[in-house]
Amino acid sequence: MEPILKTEHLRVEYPPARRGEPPKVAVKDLSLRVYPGEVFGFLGPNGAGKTTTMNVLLGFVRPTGGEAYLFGVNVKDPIARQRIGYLPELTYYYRFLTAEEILRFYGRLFGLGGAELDRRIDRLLKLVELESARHRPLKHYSKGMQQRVGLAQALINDPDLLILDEPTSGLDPLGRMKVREIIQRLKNEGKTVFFSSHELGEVETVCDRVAIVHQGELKVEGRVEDLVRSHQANLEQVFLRIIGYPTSLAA
Ligand SMILES: Nc1ncnc2c1ncn2[C@@H]1O[C@H](COP(=O)(O)OP(=O)(O)OP(=O)(O)O)[C@@H](O)[C@H]1O
Repeated sequence: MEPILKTEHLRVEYPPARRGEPPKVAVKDLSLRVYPGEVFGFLGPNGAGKTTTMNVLLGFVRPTGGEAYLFGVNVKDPIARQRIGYLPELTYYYRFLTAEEILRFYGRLFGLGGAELDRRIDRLLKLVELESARHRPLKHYSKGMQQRVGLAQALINDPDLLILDEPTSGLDPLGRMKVREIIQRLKNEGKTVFFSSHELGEVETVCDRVAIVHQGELKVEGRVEDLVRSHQANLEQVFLRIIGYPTSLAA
């Protein structure tokens, strides 16, 4: 099976903040494969290079070396992003708009309109459990509700691949559970989900496979159940060991 998302020896260097300093190497020789229908967790401590990698896939950052592909198309070509949905780590929606208005706005950007757009908005508001709040402006939404509007927005073009940057960040346990359930429902619909997260308990329940990156380098990639079994530990303990935290403390 062909991967839906692939990076080959990806490298990203950022220019130095000051003259004379070396460039910041954010991603080093990163080769990843994500296959259709997978829920894939992209893990790593703060500053590991996760957002940078996503930004390459999204065309926001040019790689210094290596290549990245979506649906077999090099990300240099915008066509590669035609069938993706993206939720950034921080969303900046107009706070005076309602959830319905936000979705209508993004739907129109994708050339949608009429009954088809109405149908998608209804379906998405139901999926993210915001039907009853659809006419309220976002400024009255909780963080969890705002995050769910973001998920609905990422789905308005009915993408096959979702790229989500820390979709559960800052949410309470109920908010996290709701996002997890949405990811599970998307998987059941046949979507592929590639997301970064620091919530390893959640990742363990929802992901098929994970990659752990540290200081820009891929440390491990595999099925969650295989990692947990081979390390005889939960995913959080596996993570801590892989990034070099003393095993005795992680156990
Ligand atoms: N525009 C930039 N210019 C210079 N350095 C950057 C830039 N963006 C990120 N970096 C650096 O690159 C490294 C990787 O950052 P990145 O944001 O990709 O990590 P991350 O894994 O997403 O972290 P987090 O979990 O905190 O979101 C960090 O050391 C960061 O300081």
